[in-house]
Amino acid sequence: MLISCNFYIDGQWIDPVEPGPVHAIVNPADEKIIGTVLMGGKNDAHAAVDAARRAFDGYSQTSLAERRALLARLQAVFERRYTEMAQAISTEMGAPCDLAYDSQAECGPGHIKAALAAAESFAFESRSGPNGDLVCEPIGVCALITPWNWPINQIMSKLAPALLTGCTVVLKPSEFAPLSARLVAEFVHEAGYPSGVFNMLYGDGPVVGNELAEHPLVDMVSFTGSTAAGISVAKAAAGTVKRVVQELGGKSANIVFADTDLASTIRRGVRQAFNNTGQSCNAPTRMLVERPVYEQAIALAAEYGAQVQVAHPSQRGDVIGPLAMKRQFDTVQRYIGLGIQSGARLLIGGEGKPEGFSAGYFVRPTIFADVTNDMVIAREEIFGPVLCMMVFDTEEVAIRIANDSPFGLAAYVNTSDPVRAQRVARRLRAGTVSVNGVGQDYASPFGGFKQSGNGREWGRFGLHDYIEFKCINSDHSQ
Ligand SMILES: NC(=O)c1ccc[n+]([C@@H]2O[C@H](COP(=O)([O-])OP(=O)(O)OC[C@H]3O[C@@H](n4cnc5c(N)ncnc54)[C@H](O)[C@@H]3O)[C@@H](O)[C@H]2O)c1
Repeated sequence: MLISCNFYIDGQWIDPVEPGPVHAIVNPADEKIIGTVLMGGKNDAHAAVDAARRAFDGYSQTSLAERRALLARLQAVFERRYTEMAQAISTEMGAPCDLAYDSQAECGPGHIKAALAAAESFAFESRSGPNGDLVCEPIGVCALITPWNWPINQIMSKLAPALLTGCTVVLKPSEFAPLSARLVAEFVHEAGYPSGVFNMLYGDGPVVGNELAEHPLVDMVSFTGSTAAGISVAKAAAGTVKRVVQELGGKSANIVFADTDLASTIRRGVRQAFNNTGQSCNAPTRMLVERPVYEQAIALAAEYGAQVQVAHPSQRGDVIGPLAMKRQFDTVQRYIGLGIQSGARLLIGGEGKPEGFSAGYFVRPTIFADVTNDMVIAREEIFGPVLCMMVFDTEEVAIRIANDSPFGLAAYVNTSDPVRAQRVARRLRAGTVSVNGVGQDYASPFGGFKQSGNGREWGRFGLHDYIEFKCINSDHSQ
């Protein structure tokens, strides 16, 4: 039976009042249609915003303790229905089942717990000066616009702090990840949130997303997606002077100094670039290697890259699945072709599908060596398993190449010299820097410099997005 996804507005499951084109849900592993998404229009966006607006007066006045209890209930529902969520993510965007279970779905409880922990020590009320009382108030109605690549990471890193601070929400998820978003709506309903606090509708970006960004009754937009769409959202929002938080694309550098443990560093770098089939905004897609170990690094990368197994998402273990959709498959093919034309040295992979795959959006994990930073494949976000390797001679040059990008989301540094690691990390224009493979925890800020965005989500940093600071000045001497 085909799945049908409709809207959750004002506590009810409803069909669009202004139906747009029906979007087919295609399983990226076999290209079969498994369901449909009903897409809305401007009037559906208005209905969702109106519901959120009506709910705001009451919900914003609830106590922090009440909101914490509700969010804890949402966590409990999520944990009880966790397997359903992992399966939905794997089906809609092709993440291998272990990745979907261990990492993708795990972001849900992960962000809820981080928001709850942050609220314990967050100063919602404090003194700002001799006469000033500083109070943190919910900003209002928030439009959350999210992509498909880590769908629950993006939804829950926004939704948990929004609900905790007393905001009401309209979620417009990507139509390419409708199943996980539908489950979020079911979880919120089951947790017992008052009607209108959370609303969800599907629709394309230029119509529904744009309407939410422009809407005068929306107080804030939190957007995650491509840089081009983020710019459109900011322009649409400018007329109403609402707050816009942008979490956008990346082309992150992974600097490999000659003194590192080369085998493990290269293995990790290749694996991270290919993780989630290369569809991660912070993937280390530009690997910069110091000249004395460059040829050795290339040989290791080719060896490890060839061992990466492409498989159907139902296969257990450390494998990579298909790309999420045909559009992404075509884009990646185009970039691989551009890489070959530009004269980069193709180490493994290339155009076409891997052997044994006729259906599904599977691609060949691809590594280019001798890439220069002016090549298109080094400058633009490909969003597939395509790694670019380049050589550098000095620390200064490595930093210059790493920073020579319109993006600044993440960076990676590998060296056995801790002083150099810190020195280089502090000069990289990126929102997060990983030293020798150390990963990020949910309490730490995630976001970008430059055209990778202007926000910092996760933990206590995420709470700030949804808060207005109000200063109440009165005579404190009496
Ligand atoms: N920085 C981060 O935290 C982060 C995390 C994940 C993904 N991303 C980025 O997201 C991109 C991949 O996701 P995608 O293909 O879904 O991105 P996308 O920009 O095509 O779409 C993202 C969302 O924005 C909506 N949208 C598109 N155009 C819009 C417009 N003009 N107005 C309003 N809404 C609009 C889409 O419908 C979707 O819901 C990559 O660039 C990736 O780097 C960034």
